Parts: sequence; C-alpha cells; structure tokens
Amino acid sequence: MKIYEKAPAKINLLLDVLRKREDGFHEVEMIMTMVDLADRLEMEELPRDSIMISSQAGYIPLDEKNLAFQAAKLIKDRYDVHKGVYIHLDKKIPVAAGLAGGSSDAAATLRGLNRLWGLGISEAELCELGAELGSDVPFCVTGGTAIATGRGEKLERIHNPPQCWVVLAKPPINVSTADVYGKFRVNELKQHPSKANMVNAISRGSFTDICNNLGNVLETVTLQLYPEVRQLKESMERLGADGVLMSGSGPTVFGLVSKEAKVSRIYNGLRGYCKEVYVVRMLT
Ligand SMILES: C[C@](O)(CO)[C@H](O)COP(=O)(O)OP(=O)(O)OC[C@H]1O[C@@H](n2ccc(N)nc2=O)[C@H](O)[C@@H]1O
Ligand SMILES: Nc1ncnc2c1ncn2[C@@H]1O[C@H](COP(=O)(O)OP(=O)(O)OP(=O)(O)O)[C@@H](O)[C@H]1O
Repeated sequence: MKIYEKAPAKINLLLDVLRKREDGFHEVEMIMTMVDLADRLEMEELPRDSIMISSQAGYIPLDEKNLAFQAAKLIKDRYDVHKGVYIHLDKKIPVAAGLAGGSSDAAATLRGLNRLWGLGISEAELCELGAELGSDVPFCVTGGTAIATGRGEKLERIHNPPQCWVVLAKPPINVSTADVYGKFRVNELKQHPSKANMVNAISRGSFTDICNNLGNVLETVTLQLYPEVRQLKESMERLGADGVLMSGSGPTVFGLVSKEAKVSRIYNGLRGYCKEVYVVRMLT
C-alpha cells in the first residue's frame, strides 16, 4: 500500500523573542500559518526493517540527517514497530529558507506512518514526538493558524487569516537558524511586535490590520548579516505588496497582496534579479 501526505510551508506573521533560556533555546511568541507551497511525500512499506529516503532534490541529505528519516526512526523506536518504510520526498519548498521545509516533511512523515501502520497515535502525541525533532515540527503536525509559545512547541489554534495572495522570494543565500538565534540580543531590541494586535486583526479578519502588525525580531540579525534580504523587502514594498516580512530566521521574504492585479507586477519585478519567486495562496 502507498500513502501520500502533503507537507506545506509555513510563514511567521509574527515572531517575537522574550528571553534566552537556560537550555540555550529562546522563549518565543509567534503567529504561524500555512501557505499552499508544499512538498509531497509518498510512503510505502518495505519488506525488511529499514528506512529508505529518496528525493528528486540533489541538495538535501538522504540519510539519518534527513528530518523525515529522523521522524520515521523516532516513531518506529517509540512504538516498537519492526517494519520498514520507503519515503520519497518530492521537494518543492526551498531548503534552509525559513519556511520549515524539513520540519514539515518530518511532520508529514509522523502523520503518514501513523496511518500506514495503523498506530492510532493522537494528534497531541504526534506533536510531542514532533517537538523532539524540532521546534517548528508540532505546528507542522497540526497546520492551520496558531499562536506558538515556549520554544515554539506550545500551540493555541486561532482563526485563519482572510484569504490573500502570498508572494515568496528567496535570495540565493543559506541562513542557519542556530546562527541567527545565536547572534540575537533581546536587550538590544528597541521594539517588540504586538501579538495582541495581530491576534485581534486576525479574529476580525482585517487584512489591512494584519499587514500593519506584521513583525519579526529576527530581522534585526538577518538583515544586518545579509543586506540583500533588506533590499528584497524594500523592493517588495516598492512594487506594491500590502505587507512585507521576513519569514522565520530568513532569508525568504513574503509579501501579502489582496488584489490579484498587483501580483504579476510584483512577481515580474522581483524575477528580474531573484530566481526563486513563488506566488501562492494562504492555506485556509
Ligand atoms: C525560526 C523558526 O523557524 C520560526 O518558526 C523557529 O523558531 C526555529 O525552529 P526550528 O528550525 O524547528 O528550530 P530547531 O531545529 O528546534 O532549533 C535550531 C536552533 O535554533 C535555535 N533556537 C530554535 C528555537 C528557539 N525557540 N530558540 C532557539 O534558540 C537553537 O540554537 C537551536 O539549536
Ligand atoms: N527533509 C528535508 N528537507 C529539507 N531540508 C532538510 C530535510 N532534512 C534535513 N534537512 C536539512 O535541514 C536544514 C534546514 O532545512 P529547512 O528547509 O528545514 O530549513 P528552514 O526552512 O530554514 O527551517 P525553519 O524555518 O524550521 O528554520 C538544511 O541544512 C537541510 O540540509
């Protein structure tokens, strides 16, 4: 039997850091949602007890460093499953982009193997397993729109934002999440974005207020390290996106756009100098 799972990309509409913790992680407050740019996973049981990963993407690890491999291993060990699985990853989400591509593959693997092997694991338990793999994985297990706290693993589901276009642009640089958090200094922050205002804007379905309350404190690090990310933000704003922000630790920048007529202008304007530009919709 073959089963399929979609692994969508996430964007952070808001990312605030409250403090650095003793365990080295940062206490965050984030609002995350999914967009319809997704990897597609195909899973099939193997006749022997092993995990095999393949992908058309030549630039990701296919061994135990792959987050889908780690997810399969975790579920096998924890639930004492002596079966094998072959997982093919059709990668569409750019790698190391701030879009949680690897985390979403891990989450899709947990959901998929739960189905394939009929394990009956609850969503809450899948989230707990996911948290062992990475801070973004629990959110990728549940999807939707959520407030994420703790190191990102504590989730509170909220309404989806109103439907709009999302233009994603990734400059050709790789950003390490650990490096960005490592260089972040919370006491140097001049301003925190308002979670309350964003939650309020989303619950009222106000696209304008969502755009006006976008905020990501990790921009203070990534925009400093990589001026091309700042330039990309400025270009998107100039081209007429209604709200513009860097996602996660970057380097992908997203623009929210309400009117379809504006989208092709922004896409064409960016494509002049940025190879990886995607026009997608919010997943609502
Ligand atoms: C930037 C975001 O993607 C925004 O959604 C997340 O906060 C990071 O999530 P992630 O990539 O799943 O992160 P993890 O794989 O758990 O951690 C990678 C590294 O980022 C740093 N890290 C991550 C999350 C967090 N709340 N505080 C941190 O300081 C840690 O140095 C950690 O070693
Ligand atoms: N299934 C996978 N897909 C993509 N990258 C993977 C995968 N498994 C492991 N990796 C590795 O994980 C690293 C981060 O890739 P990923 O695309 O998940 O980053 P990201 O989008 O910045 O994640 P986040 O937003 O959660 O910080 C890369 O160095 C990549 O080699």
